[in-house]
Amino acid sequence: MGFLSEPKIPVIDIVDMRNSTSCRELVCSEVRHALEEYGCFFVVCDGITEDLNRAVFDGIETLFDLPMETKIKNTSDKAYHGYIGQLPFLPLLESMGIEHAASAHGVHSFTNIMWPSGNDIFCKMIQLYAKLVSEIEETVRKMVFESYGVNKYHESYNESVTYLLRVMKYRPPNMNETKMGSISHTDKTFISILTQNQVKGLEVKTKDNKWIPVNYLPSSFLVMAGDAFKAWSNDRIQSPYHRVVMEGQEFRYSIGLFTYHKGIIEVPEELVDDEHPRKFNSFDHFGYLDFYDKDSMFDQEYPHIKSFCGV
Ligand SMILES: O=C(O)CCC(=O)C(=O)O
Ligand SMILES: [Fe+2]
Repeated sequence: MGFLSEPKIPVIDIVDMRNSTSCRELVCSEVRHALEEYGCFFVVCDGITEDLNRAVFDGIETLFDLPMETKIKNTSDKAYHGYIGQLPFLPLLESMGIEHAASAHGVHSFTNIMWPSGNDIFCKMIQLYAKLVSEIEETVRKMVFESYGVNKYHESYNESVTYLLRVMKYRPPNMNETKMGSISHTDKTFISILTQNQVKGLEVKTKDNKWIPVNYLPSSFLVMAGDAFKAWSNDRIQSPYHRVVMEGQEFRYSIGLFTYHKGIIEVPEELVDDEHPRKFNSFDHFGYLDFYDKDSMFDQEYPHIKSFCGV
């Protein structure tokens, strides 16, 4: 019998901290610790009702039921921002991206391409959902900035943030087919906020290279740090490898709110000292995305961001 417990993704409740400074400090340090140790945690929050959640997943099913010639009209000049599907090495996955998802304009233009005669219900629902999830993202980001004592950069960061809402559909594998819905990768984002329908599949790799399943609590979100957050933190925060493995015969739907920074990301000077020498140079976030695309480094298990802007 051993005393070592299995690694477990932390669960953090951000609801109770609103009215108490000492409670807020504690929760901020929990968030920071979770991101440094695991690169992710489950966030428990209020604001997104079960009804809204269900309606959003129903809406996404309807979206993926559209004809292929419509879905491929979801294009973007940025890598991994538009329609992805029928990839020979990822046959189970289909995915679409809604750029500028927290703005009325972004969701409108996506909806009008998918439904030229309009779909007001989908449009309003996605806008509301993206706005609510972006509030969670902003809260978490602010907490981490506070915990590192660099809150003064939060406002200017906020002005440059842009949100991509990506929706994913994974079909069950046929016999003798790969079970990999998504191969092992780190996100190129600053922060990703993920959720799913009831069908499991996501796994995260721990610091000591163990794959652990992501078992969502009802209506919870997984907050995950991307490579840009890792670089910004001067390598304190992890951007964990993760993958999707499909078992069973059910379709899996998931949603990710992906945060990017328009422009240059700089490591705060407060996070560089004798104990923590500079590990990353300033870098252009979308430039990093282009670099990743050109070199198609998908599933290469080495630290991509270090080869892009590492010192
Ligand atoms: O489907 C999921 O739960 C995760 C998707 C993912 O890792 C991604 O889109 O980057
Ligand atoms: Fe990912």
